[in-house]
Amino acid sequence: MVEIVEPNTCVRGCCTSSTIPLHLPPSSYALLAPIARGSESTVYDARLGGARVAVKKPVLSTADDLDKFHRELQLLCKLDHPGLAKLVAAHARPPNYMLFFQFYESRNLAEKLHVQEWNPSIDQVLTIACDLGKALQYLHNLGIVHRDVKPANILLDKDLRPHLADFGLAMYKKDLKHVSVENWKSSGKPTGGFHKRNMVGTLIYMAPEILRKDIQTEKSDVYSFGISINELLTGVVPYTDLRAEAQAHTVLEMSYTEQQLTAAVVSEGLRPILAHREAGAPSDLLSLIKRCWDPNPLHRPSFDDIVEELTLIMEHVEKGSCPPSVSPSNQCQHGMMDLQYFKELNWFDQGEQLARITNAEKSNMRLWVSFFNESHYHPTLSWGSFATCGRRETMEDTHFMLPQMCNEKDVHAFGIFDGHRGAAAAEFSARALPVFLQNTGYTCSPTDALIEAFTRTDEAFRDGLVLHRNSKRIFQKDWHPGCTAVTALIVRNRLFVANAGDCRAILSRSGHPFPMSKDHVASCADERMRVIKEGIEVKWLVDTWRVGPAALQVTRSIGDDDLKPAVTARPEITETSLAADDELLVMASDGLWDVLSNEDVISIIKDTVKEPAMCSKRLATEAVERGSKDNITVVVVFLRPVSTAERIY
Ligand SMILES: Nc1ncnc2c1ncn2[C@@H]1O[C@H](COP(=O)(O)OP(=O)(O)OP(=O)(O)O)[C@@H](O)[C@H]1O
Ligand SMILES: [Mn+2]
Ligand SMILES: [Mn+2]
Repeated sequence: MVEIVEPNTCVRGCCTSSTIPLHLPPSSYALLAPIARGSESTVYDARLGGARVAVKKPVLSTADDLDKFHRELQLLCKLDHPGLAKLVAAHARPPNYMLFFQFYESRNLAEKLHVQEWNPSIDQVLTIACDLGKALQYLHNLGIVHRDVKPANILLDKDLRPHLADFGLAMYKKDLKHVSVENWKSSGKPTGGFHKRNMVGTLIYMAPEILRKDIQTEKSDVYSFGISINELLTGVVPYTDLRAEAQAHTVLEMSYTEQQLTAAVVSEGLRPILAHREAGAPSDLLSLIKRCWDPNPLHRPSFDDIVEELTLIMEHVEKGSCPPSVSPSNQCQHGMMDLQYFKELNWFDQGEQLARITNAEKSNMRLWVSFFNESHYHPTLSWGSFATCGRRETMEDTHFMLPQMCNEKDVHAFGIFDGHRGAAAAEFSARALPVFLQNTGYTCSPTDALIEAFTRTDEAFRDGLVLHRNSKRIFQKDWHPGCTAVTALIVRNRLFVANAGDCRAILSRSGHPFPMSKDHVASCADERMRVIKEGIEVKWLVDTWRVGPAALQVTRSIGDDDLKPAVTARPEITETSLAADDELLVMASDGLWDVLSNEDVISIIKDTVKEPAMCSKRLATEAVERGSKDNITVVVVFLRPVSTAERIY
């Protein structure tokens, strides 16, 4: 565009380049109108040798500002990537200091979203995310951290491809440890007065470790990337439900002071509202965003992982979009619709499919009843359940109730599953385990059938994971979902409870709690020893004993591929004969038992209307009120006839 005149350096000689002219004759360029007044510079629409460019002219009021200009220029001279705003020239000699960039026609992403109210298709979102991811991957591989990733610094060209701009805060990772946040803020960030208004707007992209004034790493860029991509998907300014920027910022400023927002993000884990699945966002993209804004920088993926995952997601969206067989009325109107055909893995269905009923047609066979003689005592059952997400964002508990299983009037089964590291294992097990139980029930004793049902469910689930990982329907690395499980089986007057993990079942016998299971947690010495003996480390972490690198608290579970065989799915079985003094059975996930003792549970039911679903709900509600932070699932089974009018035994 413009000739390079040697020596091609800045006035100090610290910036050099073989391709970018670093000083320009005044006649070669013309600044036209200012297009943006940033906090630290003015950006002009300009011409350079006839071409349209954007000129960034920094405000230079101190020696520090000058140092900063030279640092930014040095860095820019080294960068060359299609996802980064391209420096085409600079003038780095007094009295003029200017950076000349290629001009990007379609404004920055913040304006595009909040001024033009642009609605990108999922394809466009994925393309931008992927291009941006690659640009950041390039920077991180050079050891550079951007430190100011946000939609206002993402420029769009005429094809709406993104170009990351504004290296005003970028630094080499190796120099980061020496920067305190105090320096960081004064290195050009607005701190008060006129700029106060923009401060919260900048805070919303900052990772908790920065807000906490802790060490920052390249993973802080990952956090900002996650917040920005979610903003792109939802179209709303983070922490508001508003699209238009001016309005949104007023709301933001009114809802939060700088301190309040900082405290909420750091201590309460506040995050923007995640984009909706219904809006067509693939769940894998949502889960990626959530991992990007994980409070722990170590749990956030690297840009190598992010780019790999985004590429796979894009391939799936492409493959899944608009198969020729769909009827014209279902044809996609615009990109957002494409994802109706993006088939998600449904783990409930997977459980059903992988545990097919094998003996269904053998109608002459009976489930277990032949194991037991007609007894003189017959429990009379009524049952109900209640499940709540509680204070958690997602529900990872599931349960099943199969009274009069296979039309046997004296055979009943109930189960609760409490998922961790995702809901997949719990969803799978709720469908698969009852089928395996039934399949083995025709030939094995209740105890053996329960053990088989647990271990086969576990194997089928882990096989399923491997299968889907190989066929690339799952691309999350190191994802090992699991669940704890408790199942009660009643055959005539015999009660069997199988348990693996920290769900719990108790009987109310003569008005007192009678435990039917033992919690399998690492704080139990026997369990801890067993796990260690089978080769998995158990460590005291923060407040309790935890298993393996995953830091699980439970020592038995379905799934948890990475901790097998030590964290076994083999249940412990407790059995008893029911008699007239057995009033009821309560089963629940640990969200209930965390805050209520066995005695509490029995006494709460004693003064609740004797209706099992209402008792379940009352228990869960009480647990939430007492501060349980977990998902809570409760199943209550009355074992004697009760009238709902009966309030006290
Ligand atoms: N190459 C370009 N083409 C088109 N517009 C640009 C270009 N570079 C910058 N802009 C516009 O100018 C704005 C400010 O640019 P930049 O972020 O580099 O400046 P800044 O002073 O560091 O701003 P900040 O307040 O974010 O620190 C951008 O958001 C964009 O709207
Ligand atoms: Mn900027
Ligand atoms: Mn800046």
